[in-house]
Amino acid sequence: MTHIKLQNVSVEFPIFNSTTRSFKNKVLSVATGGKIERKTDRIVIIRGLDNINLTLNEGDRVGLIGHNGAGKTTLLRVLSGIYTPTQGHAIIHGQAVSLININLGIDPDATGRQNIRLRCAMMGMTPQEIAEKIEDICEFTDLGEFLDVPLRTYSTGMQLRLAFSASTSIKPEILIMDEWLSTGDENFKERANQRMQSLVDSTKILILASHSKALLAKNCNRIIWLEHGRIKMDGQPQDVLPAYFG
Ligand SMILES: Nc1ncnc2c1ncn2[C@@H]1O[C@H](COP(=O)(O)OP(=O)(O)OP(=O)(O)O)[C@@H](O)[C@H]1O
Repeated sequence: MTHIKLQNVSVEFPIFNSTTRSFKNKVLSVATGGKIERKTDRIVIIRGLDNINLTLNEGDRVGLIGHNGAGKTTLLRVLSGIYTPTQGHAIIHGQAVSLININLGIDPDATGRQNIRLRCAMMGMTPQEIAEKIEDICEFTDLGEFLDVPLRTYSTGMQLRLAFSASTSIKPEILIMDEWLSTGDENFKERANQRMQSLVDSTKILILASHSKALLAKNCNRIIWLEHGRIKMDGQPQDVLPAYFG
């Protein structure tokens, strides 16, 4: 059964050689940012996440909200396995795929087709799965003969089409996203949106960080509001969204 359990999870970033004495007070006086503690004269700790306890089950479509620096990206990275908590435990049962950085692992000297293979392998697909899907992915990009030339010859939009098509070709049990992925010219954007929606609808657990109320209201059945690395509110969209957005 797909599920996620975070127990007393904290993520700390030590900053060495910090010399600004008033740093802590300055930052804590605003809504943005994680918690800041001065450890010694020279070391300051920024707590991106501060003692998070959280259980996510199948069917949870979670929207993550919070001001800049509240800890959303840090939490997405813990859930993707990119960060290990500096305290506490993160138990993740299920295949998690993150669409946080879809360009990760892209090689400008490799062809489009080779890059699709690379990206798929990075997401955990087996060679057989890649062989089964590659033609569909190539077709979705609509890049034609460009698929057989090096990626460095692509325009930015063409690179994004390729990264998008490969990254959305897997149907994971846990889908982790930072805002909605949208790319390309009008025709591609329309197809891309449909593909994203079908991915989001088919995943067992969705975690979507966003600053868009409409997007969260449309796709989520649970909203978690982070502030200074802690959970300020966790509940139904109709309760949490108005409290946050006002
Ligand atoms: N690599 C890092 N080194 C030091 N501090 C970091 C690092 N990454 C994040 N932080 C700190 O952790 C806190 C949480 O940052 P995070 O990126 O998770 O916020 P966020 O909610 O995603 O913000 P935004 O909406 O601006 O993307 C911030 O105070 C930030 O300064």
